[in-house]
Amino acid sequence: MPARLPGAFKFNPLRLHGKQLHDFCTLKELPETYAWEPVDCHGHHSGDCGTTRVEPVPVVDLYDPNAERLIGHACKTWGAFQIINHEIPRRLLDDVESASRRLFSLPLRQKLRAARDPDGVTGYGPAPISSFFSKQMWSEGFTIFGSPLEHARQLWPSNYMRFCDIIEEYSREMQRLAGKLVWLMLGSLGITKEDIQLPGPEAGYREASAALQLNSYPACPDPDRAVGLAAHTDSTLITILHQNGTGGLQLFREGCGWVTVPPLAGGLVINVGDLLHILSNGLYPSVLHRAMVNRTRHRLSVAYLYGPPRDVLISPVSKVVEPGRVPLYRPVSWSEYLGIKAKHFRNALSLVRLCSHAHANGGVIDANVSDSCAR
Ligand SMILES: C=C1C[C@]23C[C@H]1CC[C@H]2[C@@]12CCC[C@@](C)(C(=O)O1)[C@H]2[C@@H]3C(=O)O
Ligand SMILES: O=C(O)CCC(=O)C(=O)O
Ligand SMILES: [Fe+2]
Repeated sequence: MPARLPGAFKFNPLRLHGKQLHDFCTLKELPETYAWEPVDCHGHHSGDCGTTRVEPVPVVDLYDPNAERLIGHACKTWGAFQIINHEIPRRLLDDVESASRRLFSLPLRQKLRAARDPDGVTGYGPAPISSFFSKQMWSEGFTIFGSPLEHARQLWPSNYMRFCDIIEEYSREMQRLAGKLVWLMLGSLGITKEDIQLPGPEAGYREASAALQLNSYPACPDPDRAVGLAAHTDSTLITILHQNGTGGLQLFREGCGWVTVPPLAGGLVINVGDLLHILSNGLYPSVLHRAMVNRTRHRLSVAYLYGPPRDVLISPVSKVVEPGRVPLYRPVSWSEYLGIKAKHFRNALSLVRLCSHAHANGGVIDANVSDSCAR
C-alpha cells in the first residue's frame, strides 16, 4: 500500500469552472470544451516526429550486467526508458489492469460516489492538473494515497476486497522496484548511501511515499482534436508506468518533438521526475510527457508515483555538483514541492531554483555571477 503523504497540497480539480463531467461512452461527437488547439500551449509542434527517422526510447534489460550504466545514459539523454526483466509478475500487471477496467466501467453516477473531495487529492475525477487548462481532457482518473478502502467500499459496497488486495500487492511490488531503480540511477551518478538519506535495500526500500494513479482514456470520436492528459512533468523521483496494449504516451525530445513510447508486452516505462532532476542538479532532467487518445480503443494506464519519505529534504547531492558549478536548487520536501506544483504547475521547478544565471544542464556558472549564487 503506498505510504501516506502529508496533505499539504490541493489541486482541487473537481472545481470544474463551468465544465461538466461526462459519461464518455454517451458522447458520439467531441464537445467543444474537449477540442484543443493543434499546437499546445508550450508552442511545441503537435504530433509525432514526422517522417524523420526517430530513435526509439531506450529499453533496458534489468538482467544486463551493464544495466546501471545504460540507465544512467537513458536518464541523461531521454529522461525516460522502458524496462524488461523487472520481475513484476505478468499476472499482477494483468490484475491491476482489470481492477482498473472494472472501476472505470462503472456508470458515472456510481463512480461519483468515490469522487475526489473538493480539498482532497484521492478518489475519482479528472486528472488533478485539469484545473490549469481551459479545455477538458479526454480521460478520467482515480488517485490512491494509502489505503483505497474507503473509496472502494463506496464503489462496491459488498465486493471491495479484491480491488484493495490487488492495489496493495501492486503497490508493494512497485515500491521495491522503484527503490531498486532509484539506487541504480543514483549509482550511475556515483552517489552512495553515505551521500543521501533515502530508503535502501536493508529496509526493503520501505518508508518511501508514493501515489498510485489509475488513468482511463476512452475511445474518442475525434482523437486529433482531443488530448488525453496534457503535457506535464511528474513531481516525483521517478514514475513507473504500466500501459495496456494501446499506445498513447508521448515524450518530448528537444530537437525532435513528440515521440511515442510503443507499448512493450510486459514492459514498464520509467520517467525521471522533478525531484530526481533537483537531486541530480539537472543532470537527469525530468521528462515532459503527455497522453494522446485514439478512435477505437480504450486505453488504460497505471502510474506509480514514487517520492522520498515525508520529512526528507531533497537537494542537489554535493557529489554531482562539480567544482566550478553551483547547486541549482534549494532543499525541498516532497509535500512542499507538491504544494508548489498544485499552485504553480509548470513554474514549480523554476520556483525552487536558486541561481537563474547558471546554465540549465549541470549548473555551469560564469565567473561574474558566481558570487550572487547561494551555495
Ligand atoms: C503525488 C502526486 C503527483 C501528482 C499529484 C499527486 C497525485 C496525483 C499525481 C498526478 C497523476 C497524473 C498526472 C499529474 C501531473 C496529475 O495531474 O496528478 C500527477 C501529479 C504530479 O506528478 O505532479
Ligand atoms: O497514461 C499515460 O501514458 C501517462 C500517464 C501519466 O503521465 C501520469 O499518470 O502521470
Ligand atoms: Fe505523468
